[in-house]
Amino acid sequence: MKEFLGENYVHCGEVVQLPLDFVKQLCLKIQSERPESRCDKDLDTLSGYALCLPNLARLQTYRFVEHRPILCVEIKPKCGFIPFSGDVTHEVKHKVCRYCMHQHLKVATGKWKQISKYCPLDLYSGNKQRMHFALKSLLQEAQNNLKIFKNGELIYGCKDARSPVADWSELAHHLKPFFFPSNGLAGGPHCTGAVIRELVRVITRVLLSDSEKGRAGALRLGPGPQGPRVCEASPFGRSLRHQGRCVIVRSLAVSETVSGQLCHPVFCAFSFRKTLQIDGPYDEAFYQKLLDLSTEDDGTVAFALTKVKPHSVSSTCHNCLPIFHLFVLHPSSEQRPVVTSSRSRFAFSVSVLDLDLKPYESIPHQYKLDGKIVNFYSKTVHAKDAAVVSARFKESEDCTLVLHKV
Ligand SMILES: O=P(O)(O)O[C@@H]1[C@@H](OP(=O)(O)O)[C@H](OP(=O)(O)O)[C@H](O)[C@H](OP(=O)(O)O)[C@H]1OP(=O)(O)O
Ligand SMILES: Nc1ncnc2c1ncn2[C@@H]1O[C@H](COP(=O)(O)OP(=O)(O)OP(=O)(O)O)[C@@H](O)[C@H]1O
Repeated sequence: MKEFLGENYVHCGEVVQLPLDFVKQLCLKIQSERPESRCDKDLDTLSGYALCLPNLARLQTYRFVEHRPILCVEIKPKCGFIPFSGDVTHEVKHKVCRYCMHQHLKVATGKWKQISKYCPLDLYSGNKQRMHFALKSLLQEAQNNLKIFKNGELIYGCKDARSPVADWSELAHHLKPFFFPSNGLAGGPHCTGAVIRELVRVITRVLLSDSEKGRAGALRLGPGPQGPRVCEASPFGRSLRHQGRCVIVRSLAVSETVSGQLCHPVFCAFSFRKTLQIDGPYDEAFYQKLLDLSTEDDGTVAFALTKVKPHSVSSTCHNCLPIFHLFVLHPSSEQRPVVTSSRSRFAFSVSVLDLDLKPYESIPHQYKLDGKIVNFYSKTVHAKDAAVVSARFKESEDCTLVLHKV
C-alpha cells in the first residue's frame, strides 16, 4: 500500500503478542459497541497476535506525538469512477457509480434510513463546488462515510440506521474554537452555518493540496482517466474538470468477466493458491507488472488469474479510510503543509486507515453483491426514471399543436 498511496500516509503497525484471555475479554467488551450489521464479525481470538497501530484519532504516530488541540476528519470515500471497459455489460454501470446504486439497496435492506446525496465522483472531481456539495452531503447523511474526532473523541458520526439524526449545531459548537479562535461569532443558526462552511472549505483545500508526493503520482502519469466524469445519479450539475486521484483504484479494478472467472471453485484449492501466488507476495515485481497495461483480457482463466492480486488491492482501496488531521497553527516557522480558513491557519497531515488486504475468499461475495446492486437499481430506480421520461414524452405528444391550412 505504501507503493500506491505514498510512504507518509501508510502506517504498517507492529505485530504484538497478546494473552488469549485478554483478547477474549476484549472481544466481549466491544461486542455491544458494534453496529448491528457488523455483529457477525469477530476478533481473531486464537492466534494470540494483534497489530498495534498508532492512535490516528489523536495523531500519535511513531514519527511524533501531537499535543495541540486536534481535529481529525475520517472519510470513507468509496470507489470514485465509472468503468468504461466494453467488458462491463450492464449499461447502467456506464452511467451511475456503484456507491449511488448501492445506496438504494442499503436503504431497502434497512442498513441506512435514507439515500445520501453524496457521490464519490463529486468528491474526486477536483471541482471546488462539486467537492463542497459532496462534503455537505456527507455531513447531512454521514452513514459510515464520515467521522469527526476532536482531541481523540468522536464528536460526529453515525453508528447504524438507529442513530439519531445529525446535529449540526452541536458539531459547530465543538468546531468553533478551531475556526473562530478569537470568537467574534455569537451562537445560533448563523454561527452554525458559518462554522460548517469553514469546515467544508478547509477539508476541500486539504484534499486539493499536493504537499506530499507519494508513488501515486507515478500512476497518475499514465493514460488519463476515461469514462464519464459525472454520475447520472448525483444531484449535482455536470462539471467538466476531472482530477486523477481515483486513478490508482481504477487501474487495478477488474472487469465483470474476470470477477466471474475468479469465483471458480478451483481457485479456492489451497495448493493452487500457493503455486500461483494468489495471496502474495505484494512486492516490487508485482508493482511493476501493474504498470504494464499492455495485456488485454482474452477471456481466459489464465488472464483472470493475473488479476487476483490487483483485485485484492483494488477492493482494499475501495474501502480504505483516509483520515485528515488539522491543528490550528500559531505563528511559527514550522515546516508543515498549511491550509487556511477565513480566520485560522491549519497545519495538516493525512493518514490512511483500514488497509488490511481483502482476502481472496471475499471475491464470490463481492461478485454476488455487485449483481444484486445493479439488478436492484435497474429494476427499481432506473425503470422508474425511464417511465417518467416516457410519460413526459407522451405528455408532449398529447400537447402537439396541429396547424391546418385555412
Ligand atoms: O462491498 P461494499 O462496498 O458494501 O463494502 C463493504 C463495506 O460496506 P459499505 O459499502 O462501505 O457500507 C463494509 O463497511 P461496514 O462494515 O458496513 O461499515 C466493510 O468495509 C466491508 O469489508 P469487510 O467485509 O468487513 O472486510 C466491505 O466489503 P468488501 O466489498 O470490501 O468485502
Ligand atoms: N489506528 C487507528 N487510530 C484511530 N482510529 C482507528 C484506528 N484504526 C481504526 N480506527 C477507528 O476504528 C474504525 C474501524 O476500523 P477498521 O475499519 O479498521 O476496523 P475493522 O477491521 O473493519 O473492524 P472489525 O472487522 O473488527 O469490525 C475506523 O473507522 C476508525 O474510526
